Amino acid sequence: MGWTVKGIMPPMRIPLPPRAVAAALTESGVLGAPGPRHLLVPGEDVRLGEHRLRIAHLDADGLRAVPVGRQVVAIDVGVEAVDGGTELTVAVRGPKAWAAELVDRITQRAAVLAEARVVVGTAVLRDRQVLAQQRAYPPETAGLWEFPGGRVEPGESDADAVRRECREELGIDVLPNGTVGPDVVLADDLVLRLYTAHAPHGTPRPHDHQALAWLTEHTLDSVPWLPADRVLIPALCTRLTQTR
Ligand SMILES: Nc1nc2c([nH]c(=O)n2[C@H]2C[C@H](O)[C@@H](COP(=O)(O)OP(=O)(O)OP(=O)(O)O)O2)c(=O)[nH]1
Repeated sequence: MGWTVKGIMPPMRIPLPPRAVAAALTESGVLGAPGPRHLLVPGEDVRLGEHRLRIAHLDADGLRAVPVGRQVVAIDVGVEAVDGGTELTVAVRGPKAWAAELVDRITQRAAVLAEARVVVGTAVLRDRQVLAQQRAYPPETAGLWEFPGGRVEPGESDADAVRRECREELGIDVLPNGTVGPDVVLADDLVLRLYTAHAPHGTPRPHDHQALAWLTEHTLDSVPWLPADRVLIPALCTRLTQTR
């Protein structure tokens, strides 16, 4: 097998939104992992044939996968917003063809994801805590935790969907003020986008959910999250540590 000591592709500009490019990086298939697609979770390992890598970083600015044990393979993908699209930087240590194949898979998947519908999630922040809610249905996901939110309706902005869903689900008015992490793929044509928001007034009450909990950076990992949310927990944890 041919190996590159380090295959660094020259940075390239692609006419696709950085959010779609980062979303493509949340799926194992884009790295070339065989078998059914699954989501890449920071801190967890992914198998690429006989190689095993740990996801060291996965955020809106790219992905870093580092060697596990005696493995020598590594992948580093940078995603940066530029006029008219994205600047993509790819560096790999591994079989020679990897870098070019990786670029092809990222651009093909990102082109599809650029058209995806969006589910907004809302990380309501208060006193260095974030609000989570426990699903009551359907049976497959009952008991798992998620963020207030839902599908953005046609013609609606993300921010309007965040405000509407928080009023419907929690009975509170929120002020969305940023995003956390990459868009996470939920289905071929659907992504989860997590917003942060403040809720200066009111007490949230669960309307369709079993329970609500305010979680801190220390307890964020203590509840069983929906699979897509697990991708975002490390980025949210970092955000909580930075919030005053
Ligand atoms: N609101 C919300 N939905 C999430 C999160 N994580 C995650 O995978 N999802 C999924 C669950 C749902 O399949 C979908 C949200 O769609 P929806 O607004 O129509 O919610 P729903 O509970 O009625 O689900 P569905 O009947 O449409 O499947 O996104 C999250 O943190 N918040």
